[in-house]
Amino acid sequence: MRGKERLIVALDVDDWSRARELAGLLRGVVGGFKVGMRLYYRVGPAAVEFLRGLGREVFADLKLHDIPSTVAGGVRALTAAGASIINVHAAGGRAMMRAAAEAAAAEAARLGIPRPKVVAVTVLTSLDEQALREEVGIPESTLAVALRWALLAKECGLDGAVAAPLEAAAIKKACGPDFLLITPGVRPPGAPLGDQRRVMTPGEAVQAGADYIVVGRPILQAADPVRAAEEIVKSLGG
Ligand SMILES: O=C(O)c1cc(=O)[nH]c(=O)n1[C@@H]1O[C@H](COP(=O)(O)O)[C@@H](O)[C@H]1O
Repeated sequence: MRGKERLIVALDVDDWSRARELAGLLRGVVGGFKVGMRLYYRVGPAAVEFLRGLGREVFADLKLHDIPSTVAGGVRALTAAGASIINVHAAGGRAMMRAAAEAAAAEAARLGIPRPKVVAVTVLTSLDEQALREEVGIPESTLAVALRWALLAKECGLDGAVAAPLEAAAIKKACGPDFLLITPGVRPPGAPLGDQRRVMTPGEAVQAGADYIVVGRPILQAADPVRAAEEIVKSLGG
């Protein structure tokens, strides 16, 4: 995969016309767009449908986490809207992840469209070891938990995982080269971390095994978002 195809821009803005403007400017520079709760809760499936029309990857990042039948219904809706990647929380467990994988396959087959990839969110990149232990109540290291959840996702038939780049090498090694790895928590050298805690640069993330990197604020808040995206792509080898 070329560097350009690896970059997914998180369209974390409130304004739909700004999101469309950014997508139009960036469509030739990046591999895809991510619609998260910030935009989806305002615009709905129309956001996914519009971005799909640009011919790039569309990552519907709604981090589904509920009982299996409810998650299956959410996955069917996002599949019908045209998402090419959908995420669910690994913490929802085995039955929930299996239901998500089955729902994506069944709905895509019913509609005669390509099956979206379903990936598991592991340990949020905004958590550090201390928060995981003391606030969330999980006593293992972030690496151990991310690895355990990625392996569970694979066992449940999911296509990949979302994890911090710091965990990428271990997950790729354990889950194999075909297990898709998406890493947010990516910052170009010197960029503010914001609320991210477990971060690496774009080059380091890809070096560690990330198939896709997700970048939001370093591009969205740049004076020139196209230039910022181009710089990241350049750092990945073009
Ligand atoms: O699932 C995600 O995309 C996700 C998982 C995670 O652990 N951390 C994480 O930051 N994200 C998303 O990735 C994006 C990162 O944005 P920036 O921190 O602005 O680059 C945001 O849209 C987050 O919602």
